[in-house]
Amino acid sequence: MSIPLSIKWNGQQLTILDQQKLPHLIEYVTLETIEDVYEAIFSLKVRGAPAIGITAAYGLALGAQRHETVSLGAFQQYIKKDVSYLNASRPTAVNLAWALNRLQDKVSEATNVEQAKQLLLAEAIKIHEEDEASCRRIGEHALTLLEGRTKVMTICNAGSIATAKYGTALAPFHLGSERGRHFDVYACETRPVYQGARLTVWELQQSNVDVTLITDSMAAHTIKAKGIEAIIVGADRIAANGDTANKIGTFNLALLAKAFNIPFYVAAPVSTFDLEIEDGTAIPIEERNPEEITHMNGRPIAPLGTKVFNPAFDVTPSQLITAIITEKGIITADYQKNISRLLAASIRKGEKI
Ligand SMILES: CSC[C@@H](O)[C@@H](O)C(=O)COP(=O)(O)O
Repeated sequence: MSIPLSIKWNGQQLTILDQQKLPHLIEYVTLETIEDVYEAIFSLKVRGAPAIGITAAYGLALGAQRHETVSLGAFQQYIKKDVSYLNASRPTAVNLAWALNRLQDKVSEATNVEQAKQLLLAEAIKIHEEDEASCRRIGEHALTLLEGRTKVMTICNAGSIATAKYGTALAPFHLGSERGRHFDVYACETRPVYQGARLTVWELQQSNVDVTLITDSMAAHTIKAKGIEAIIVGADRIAANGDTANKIGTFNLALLAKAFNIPFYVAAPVSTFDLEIEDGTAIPIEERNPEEITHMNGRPIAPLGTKVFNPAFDVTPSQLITAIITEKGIITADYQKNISRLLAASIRKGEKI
């Protein structure tokens, strides 16, 4: 039993765990082209904000290898086009644009095309390695916040397979398991794509974490009946005022946490902050195929032609968030002030935000 990984780079090839096939099949697929990478992100073979960013970074670097020009100007134009192509694969997780921008900035440091190609790949690897270290630190911080609490609820999969390793919301459970600390995790199934049932339950089982599956509509009853002591979730984009977009159903859990007077934690690396967005109203929310709701295993469960609203994410207002756990430290209200303070301190140290 060990912590599963979803993205592997062996120096030449990018392989990802096909998360659409979990938990029945553990299958790694090789992504060779930028189109392969776009498709893998779009179809949720690879998903979760940090994992999308890392995979897109490798995708841009792989795509760059095939641009045959010696003109740096022409190469930069190709990269610009590739960046907007990959950016369109999914709209909500800002880690995608963040990673691609980081790579694009590298091209401007190059003096020739060959060097630019090398810099792109090196930056993708760096982002991958940094994310693992960030998630580990998030896990350490989360463990301190969860001191004395064992019964914790989560939604979606903000785990190892949604990142380079460890995850964000699930990091304290993996680290806890390594250290013999017991958690009793309640995973919401996370309709309509079932990241909770298919991915979180599987992932935590791989790590020997005690996990219990519930349907999303059982959350309130479970908090009461089982004495849930905290809720911890991941994030896809956090606005400057702390409003947080995460998997649909997260907002419900935040409201429940308030009603039951238990802490509601958001765990995310600083690459998930979008300071260009003042508050949650400006966060783009992905709407997905209606068949995710009207069909199950390809068979209709609603009358044909049923009108559907299928947002993949919701936005939790920062007033409902007890703390945001990052690799740089734990942020509490006043979020506006404390987020910009934390990020400004990192920028001053020369870190890439
Ligand atoms: C560490 S992953 C954080 C979030 O990306 C996660 O909670 C989430 O909402 C993922 O949604 P998904 O649609 O599966 O990509």
